[in-house]
Amino acid sequence: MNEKATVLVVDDSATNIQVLAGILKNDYLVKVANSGQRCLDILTAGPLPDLLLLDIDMPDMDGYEVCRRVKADSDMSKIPIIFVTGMDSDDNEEYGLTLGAVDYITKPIRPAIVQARVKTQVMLKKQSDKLTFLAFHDQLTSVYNRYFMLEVAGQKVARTLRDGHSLSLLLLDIDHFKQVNDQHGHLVGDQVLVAMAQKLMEFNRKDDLVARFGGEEFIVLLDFCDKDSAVKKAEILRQAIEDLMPAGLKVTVSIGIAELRSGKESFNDMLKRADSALYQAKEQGRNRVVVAID
Ligand SMILES: Nc1nc2c(ncn2[C@@H]2O[C@H](COP(=O)(O)OP(=O)(O)OP(=O)(O)O)[C@@H](O)[C@H]2O)c(=O)[nH]1
Repeated sequence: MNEKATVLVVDDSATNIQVLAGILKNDYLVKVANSGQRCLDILTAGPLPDLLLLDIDMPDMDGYEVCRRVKADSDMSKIPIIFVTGMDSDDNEEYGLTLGAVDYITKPIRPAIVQARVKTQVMLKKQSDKLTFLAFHDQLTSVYNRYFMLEVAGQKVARTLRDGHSLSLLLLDIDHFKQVNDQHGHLVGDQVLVAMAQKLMEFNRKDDLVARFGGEEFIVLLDFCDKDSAVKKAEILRQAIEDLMPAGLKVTVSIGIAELRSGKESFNDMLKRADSALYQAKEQGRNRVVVAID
């Protein structure tokens, strides 16, 4: 976790880039771009840097425009931007800050000032990343938490209904988990939950979401996946967990599946149907997959 933070320096002057990179290279991984467009290309290709040092007066696309585009992009908008510029009027600074920059440094460059201000912004960015991670992830298993799932699920449902593709939900519940805790203790129970979350993540595609929804209950939300494909995936997962033997124990899951109804259905309604299917899976003897009625 103590990896060096990445700072992207954007300036059309090779000399300025050299100076700034020289000031920062001992403490940060420094990347450089010699134009606004090149900066956007680097950001689009990823991974995103922790901080952008951005010149303003550049040909073709100035730093203000780069800042505007970065702040308008949902993935990039959280990158803090410090303008580093020869434009030293109050109006320029005011404008840069209203566009969303966190700081404004005027040239000529004073190394100690650049170092101090970069250090502050990188520290704030790291803290913010950590808090965001904690807010959206389950502390025990590190998969997404219920809060994040509910946030994202609403958006995915809206998009699915608009675009007409398919979206399916697997609700997985560990069978007789109370017995695991009662017979082997809570720590072993926790190990089982962690191993199970890891297994679910192994099968994760880019568009899928895995979340711990409650104590021993997980959700896998499968984007671009109809009911038939969801059943196949659920059966593979069910078998993989049966074979897993976390903490040396045989553990099984019951899985309820629902595919979003075309037309109009909320995430909650889909979840209710998956929950009824899960209930049936438990009733029918556990360690099985049941699909909700459409
Ligand atoms: N170790 C551990 N146990 C947890 C955690 N969260 C919930 N549990 C336990 O999960 C168990 C859930 O038990 P029940 O709801 O009775 O369900 P079950 O025993 O799995 O039975 P079925 O679902 O009917 O198969 C309880 O014993 C909870 O204490 C956790 O974070 N760690």
